Amino acid sequence: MLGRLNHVAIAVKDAKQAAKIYGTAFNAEISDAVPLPEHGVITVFVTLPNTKIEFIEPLGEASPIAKFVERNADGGIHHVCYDVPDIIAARDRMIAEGARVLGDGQPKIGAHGKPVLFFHPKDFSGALVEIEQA
Ligand SMILES: C[C@@H](C(=O)O)C(=O)SCCNC(=O)CCNC(=O)[C@H](O)C(C)(C)COP(=O)(O)OP(=O)(O)OC[C@H]1O[C@@H](n2cnc3c(N)ncnc32)[C@H](O)[C@@H]1OP(=O)(O)O
Ligand SMILES: [Co+2]
Repeated sequence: MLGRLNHVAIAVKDAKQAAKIYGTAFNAEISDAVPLPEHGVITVFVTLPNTKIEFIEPLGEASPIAKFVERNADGGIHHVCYDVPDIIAARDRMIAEGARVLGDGQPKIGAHGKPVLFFHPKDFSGALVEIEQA
């Protein structure tokens, strides 16, 4: 059920600015900044051969990352995202095993145009988990 590492997210005040050093120091490919109002974030992706780094910055009043960025003023690792083949089957199995799904439990379309869900960090050793239907 657990597929590839889709991305690791780093939450910051300014996603474009934060990604810059990956372009200069690592010569990595960096995406444009894309606002995702439904998720309350602006994203910038850095592409690696085997995964991505997702820089996220708060967008709007109700951003779910606002408090995290306040607490981590210099930025910090925010979540890990795993591919799953069937997001509904994965969600139901994780809930049955005691993991708490966040929000209303219904998948939203994520940054890659595919359904995503989040699970509470307290149920995963302090690491917020996102799953994305591969
Ligand atoms: C577009 C998309 C994509 O890739 O496609 C994205 O990724 S969008 C990425 C942004 N979207 C999301 O993150 C959606 C899911 N996230 C959420 O619903 C929220 O961020 C929560 C995870 C519920 C946390 O919300 P908030 O910080 O407001 O709650 P809170 O301050 O009460 O925190 C409750 C406890 O969880 C801890 N906590 C909060 N955020 C955490 C994180 N990212 N990693 C680990 N622990 C975390 C706090 O320190 C606190 O611990 P103590 O109680 O010990 O002090
Ligand atoms: Co993400």
